[in-house]
Parts: sequence; C-alpha cells; structure tokens
Amino acid sequence: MTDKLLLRALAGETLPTPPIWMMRQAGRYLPEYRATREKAGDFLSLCYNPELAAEVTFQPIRRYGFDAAILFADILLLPQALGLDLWFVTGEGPRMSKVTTEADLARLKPAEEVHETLAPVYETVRILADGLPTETALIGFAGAPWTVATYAIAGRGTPDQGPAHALIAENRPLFEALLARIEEATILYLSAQAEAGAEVVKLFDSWAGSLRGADFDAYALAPARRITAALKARHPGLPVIAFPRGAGARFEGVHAATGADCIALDDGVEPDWAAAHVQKDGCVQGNLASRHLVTGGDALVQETRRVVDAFAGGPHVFNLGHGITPDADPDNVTRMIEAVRGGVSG
Ligand SMILES: Cc1c2[nH]c(c1CCC(=O)O)Cc1[nH]c(c(CCC(=O)O)c1C)Cc1[nH]c(c(CCC(=O)O)c1C)Cc1[nH]c(c(C)c1CCC(=O)O)C2
Repeated sequence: MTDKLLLRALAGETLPTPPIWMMRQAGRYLPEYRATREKAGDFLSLCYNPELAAEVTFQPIRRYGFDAAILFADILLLPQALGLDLWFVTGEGPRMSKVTTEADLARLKPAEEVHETLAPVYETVRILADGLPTETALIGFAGAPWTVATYAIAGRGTPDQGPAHALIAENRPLFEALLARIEEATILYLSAQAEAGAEVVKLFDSWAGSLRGADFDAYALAPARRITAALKARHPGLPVIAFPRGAGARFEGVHAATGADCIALDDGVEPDWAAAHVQKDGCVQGNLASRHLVTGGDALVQETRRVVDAFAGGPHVFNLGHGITPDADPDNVTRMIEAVRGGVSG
C-alpha cells in the first residue's frame, strides 16, 4: 500500500484528512514563480526548459507541502507539437494558427511525431520523479480533445467556443477528424508522461460546459473514456482524473461514462449536491471557489470547511474549482491548507 495520500484517495479510500493540491499551484501569484519565469524569458521558453519547469513545479511543494505536484507545462503544447504555431500575448492569452479547412487538417503532423517537440516535457517529468519528496505524488496532464480543439479552431481562447460550435454545424466530419487526431496524440503524450514517471494523469476539459446533449456524450465523455481505457491498457493501475468543467448536473454519471478514477468538480456545483450525486460513484476533487484566495478572511476558512465536511463521507481530493488567480495572496493559501489539515472551524 502506498503512503501517498493522493494515490490512496484516488484508489477509493476515505481519509480523515483529504490530500490537497491546487490547479495552477505553480503560477504568477508566487514571487518565486515570477522570478524564474523572468529568467526563462517567456512562458513557452519556461515550459520547454526542463530544469526551470521542474524548478517552478517544486516551488509550491517547498512552500506549502502539497500532497501532489502537477507537471509544469500547458495544454496547448500538444497542438503545437502537431504543427500549429503557438504564441502568448501578454495580458490576453494564447494565440495559435487555426484548423478550419481540410487543407489545414492535412498539414497537421501524424500523432506519433509529437514526441519530437514534447521530449523536454518528458525530461521535466523525469527530473520531478527523481526529486520530489517521497510522500508527494506526481500528476501529468493534457487538455481533453474538445478543449484543445476549441483553441485550434478559433486560433485563441473564446468565451463561448463559438467558432468550434460553428465548425460542428458546418462541417462535422472535419471537426471529428480533428478531434480524432488530437485524441490519438493525447494518448501517446500521456502515455509517455507515465513512462517518464507521472503517477496520475489529469485530463482538462475546461470548455466541456458548452457541449450539450449528444454533443457532450460524443465530444466530452467518449474521448475521455477512450483515452482512459487506452492509458489503463498500457499502464495498468494508472489513475486518471477527468475534469469536464462546467458540466453542471451532467457531472452525475461521469465516473461510469469515462472510467476515470476521480472526477474534478468546478465550483458551479454545490458540494452537498456533488457528494450525493457524483461522489456516490467514486472519488471527487474540488471545489473551493478560487476567489476566496484573493479575498481571504473568515469566508475562506468557512468555505474551505464546508467543502471538506460535505465530502468527508467518501474519497475526496481537496482542490479549487479552477486555477488560482495571479491576484491571490500566498498567505491565504497557507490559511486554506491549515483549514483543511487542522480542521479549524469558522
Ligand atoms: C485552458 C488551459 C490552458 N492551460 C491549461 C488549461 C486547462 C486548465 C484551465 O482551464 O485553466 C492547463 C495548465 N496551464 C498551466 C498548467 C501548469 C500546472 C499547474 O500549476 O496547474 C496547467 C495544468 C500553466 C500556465 N498556463 C498559462 C500560465 C500563465 C502564463 C504566465 O506565466 O504568464 C500558466 C502558469 C497560460 C495559459 N494557458 C492557457 C491559457 C488560456 C493561458 C492564459 C491565461 C492565463 O494567463 O492564465 C491554456
């Protein structure tokens, strides 16, 4: 039996204190992250520099002693490895060359060729696997095909994923061919991360919430199910966390529909509801609203306890509902961790 709390929770154990980590725990709210990023140059140079990417991954572990480290990289490195240009506009976010025609699709590289670009990421994983404290689990990750496709189709982030929905309406076969290529590459990418030492993998479907009805089944659940099955066939026992952000009532049934060991919840669902409707089927992760790490105070402690208490009856990994924001106060993270581990109330 492992002594890593994250792995125990993912295996279905109900623990007296849930393991804790945070989405975007290596990020701009930390002065040490900003200093390392400065040294690297820009964000992508940091992602492709194994020593520095490992360094920023270690930083929140050293500062807070989280139960898990998440590989420092980005979900958009994969479409870049498939041949799309990627760059980040400061203050605005990612930009990439678009895939909206058959000719664009034909220019993408075969899935097996992604390793060439992504080799530095695997090196980062190896450095982390060697250097993390023995009690800290290492999480690898990728974007889910739908979320990655929304960026590749729009060439940028979009509030409503309008361009991707428009492509579904206008040329569903092209959309599905793009999704299939991303899915195939994602399996190879996550599998290589597991070989390099990732002990858990997480699939980020940040824009799953804009898929409705049969499209949610076909483009969020089904790819997650196939990716999970393919990974478990290659790496027996590898735990998978699925994060169909914004799924709302459709979080119910996602364990069974995907085969994932844990479902990460955003803060759009109430913890009590999620305990009854989602945690009944297995481990859940989440779901404190990130803004409490900006505002702090009694509300931070109360909300943290409310989340912990709601999920205390089953396997739970404490986390935020989405990433920590750059304006968060690092001291509020300490208070949140104390509220989870110390059980201090209100
Ligand atoms: C949609 C998405 C992306 N990237 C990611 C997602 C899915 C999760 C989510 O919904 O947020 C996932 C991601 N991005 C990053 C990580 C690293 C691991 C971690 O600490 O969580 C992970 C797991 C680093 C990052 N990825 C990014 C940063 C900030 C870059 C910087 O240092 O300037 C970090 C730390 C940049 C990024 N990367 C992306 C966007 C839209 C942006 C710009 C928005 C922003 O600036 O926050 C794409």
